[in-house]
Amino acid sequence: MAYPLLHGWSILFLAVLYFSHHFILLLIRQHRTPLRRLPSPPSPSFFMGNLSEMHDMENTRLIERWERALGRSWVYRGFFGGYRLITTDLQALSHILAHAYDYPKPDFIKDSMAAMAAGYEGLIVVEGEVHKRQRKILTPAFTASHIKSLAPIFFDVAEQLKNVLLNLAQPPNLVPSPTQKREEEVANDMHDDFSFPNSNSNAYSYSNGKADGNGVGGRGEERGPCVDVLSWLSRATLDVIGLAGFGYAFNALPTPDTPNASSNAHNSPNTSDKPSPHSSNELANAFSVIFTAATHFSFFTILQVWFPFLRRFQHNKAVMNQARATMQRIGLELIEERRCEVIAEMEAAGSRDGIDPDKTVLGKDLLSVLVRSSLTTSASQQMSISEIQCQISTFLAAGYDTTSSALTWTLYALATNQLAQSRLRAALQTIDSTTSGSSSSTDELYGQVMALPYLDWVVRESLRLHSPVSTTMRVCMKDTDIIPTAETWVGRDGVERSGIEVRKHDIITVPIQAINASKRIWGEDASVFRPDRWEHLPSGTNDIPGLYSNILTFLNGNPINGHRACIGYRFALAEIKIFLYVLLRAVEFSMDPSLVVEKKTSVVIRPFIKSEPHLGNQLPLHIRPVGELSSDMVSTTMP
Ligand code: HEM
Repeated sequence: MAYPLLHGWSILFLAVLYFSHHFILLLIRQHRTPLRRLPSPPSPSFFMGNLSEMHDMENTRLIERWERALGRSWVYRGFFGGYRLITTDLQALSHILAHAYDYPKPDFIKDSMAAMAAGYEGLIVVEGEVHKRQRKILTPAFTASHIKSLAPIFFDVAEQLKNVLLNLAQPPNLVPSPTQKREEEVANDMHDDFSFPNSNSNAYSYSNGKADGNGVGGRGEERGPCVDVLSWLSRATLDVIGLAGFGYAFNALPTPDTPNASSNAHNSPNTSDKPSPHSSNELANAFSVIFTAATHFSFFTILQVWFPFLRRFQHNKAVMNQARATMQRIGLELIEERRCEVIAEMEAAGSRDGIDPDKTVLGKDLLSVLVRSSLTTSASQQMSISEIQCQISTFLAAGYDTTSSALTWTLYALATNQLAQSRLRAALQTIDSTTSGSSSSTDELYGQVMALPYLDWVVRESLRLHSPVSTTMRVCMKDTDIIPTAETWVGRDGVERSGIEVRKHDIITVPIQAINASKRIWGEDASVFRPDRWEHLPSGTNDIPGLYSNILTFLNGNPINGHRACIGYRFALAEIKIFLYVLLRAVEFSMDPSLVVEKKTSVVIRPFIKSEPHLGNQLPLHIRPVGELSSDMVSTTMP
């Protein structure tokens, strides 16, 4: 009888031993790191270090204040007083980002990305030679010509969203009050099996014209009804990535002629040209379960960072396993369907490897590129089926949330800067939209939209000021390294240095948004949305090691050892520009100036209303069909 008791004590003893061993090693490593020589801000808590204040840094200009007080490189404290490097020194950042395989993402970030759907074989997680091979295989799906071939999908979904918004901009009696709608949503959420990924609310609209008691929607009838554009854009961008990436119709947006445009997505009919054999919401639902659980943050999440063993224990394991199984099954079905099509095409062409990806119809979407790689005879071009499955979930996760965040913030910037919005609309109206529907006319329209200078400035400025990913993390995996700095700095030991010494396992935060909006680099008005700045940029911006447009939004531009910048940036730019083109020509957006919008980080940056944190992420904008906004409604509010 004593045996089970003894067994229990042994397990407890082993657990204590494991945790103590890890904890002591951590404390020793932290105590020895050369990072301790760097200046640091006061740490409010031994256990949490500066992490709590960092959680809200997008709203408090924390990095800017720290840089002013401490110089361009400093350490903040993580869990149990751990040292973590932050640098705004552009030479140091160039070094770290260019040597991506020496400075990968820390394991706890990779684990959470893998859990968030990417799996351990997804491009965003793998390292070294595997990453190099996968990146080489996937790159053809993201060339300028391939993205151009996806334009009809971007235009179609944007049109669908435009119709939904125009439908919502109908007389007020069609629009439920916020309280009424919210109650319905809560009831629906409790009964539905589909909770929309990444949005705490389904689309709703506030009653216009009357103050509703929350300070929202009561700005007079002239502004038009108020809708949560974040929720609608999330649906639209999910539809885009499903169709453009994998030929999968999520049907998250209702069709233009759905009587009540704010109905839940799962009630809407299938609208794709090529109906999907799968239930439209099955994959969305599975994805939502996994994504939501992976972004769930708790005390246990903190412990998992330090004790890798605990990462095996998952919140809601059974539900997660079922969701994973659904994703795997649908992924396999999609792969199998496309495999048959690709094989038929190869047989018709009489070749296994000889199909020119730019010429084939099947070569134009991501899944075809992936499937062809599983069929090729060349080892360097091959991907296994499980790798392909991981890419499907990786691209779903990486491709829709980021773009919906970017579009939401762009509409916010334009709704709070009516002059820029009017100017952009006027520029967009110069484009001749009378396409005959032929592919050559869509190509021409695409070319005009992509080349429009003011649209380009607006998009650059929005991606600069509202980067959807505000920070990322890296860990040094070389035994030791000296990170060169453009500016010398004086350590806590009084010694002046021109490089930062780091050791294996030292963690680094890359402050993407802080660099994008640094007054030192961009000038005093760096935090203002001013598209005109792109006419003449300050020379210092040339030193920013960004892939695109002197900003760090898509990360690095000059890889020396590993290319980890965003592979989908052309996809995102095309989608954003086409959506703006379609939406702004038809709809005017404005915002209740009494509302204060703040940023919330949960993988990507999303807006919420400061006075309504209980309503979660949202961006309530007033919408009207173009031409109905009277001139006295035009303000020049700056964010
Ligand atoms: C505005 C939209 C987007 C932004 C701001 C963005 C930003 C980023 C950033 C910052 C990274 C680097 C993350 C890190 O290493 O820490 C990244 C990587 C990645 N992005 Fe994007 N992204 C966007 C859109 C997309 C789209 C549309 C796709 C796919 C269709 C995509 C696919 C990926 C993938 C697969 C990676 C991993 C690349 C690698 O590690 O080699 N992204 N993205």
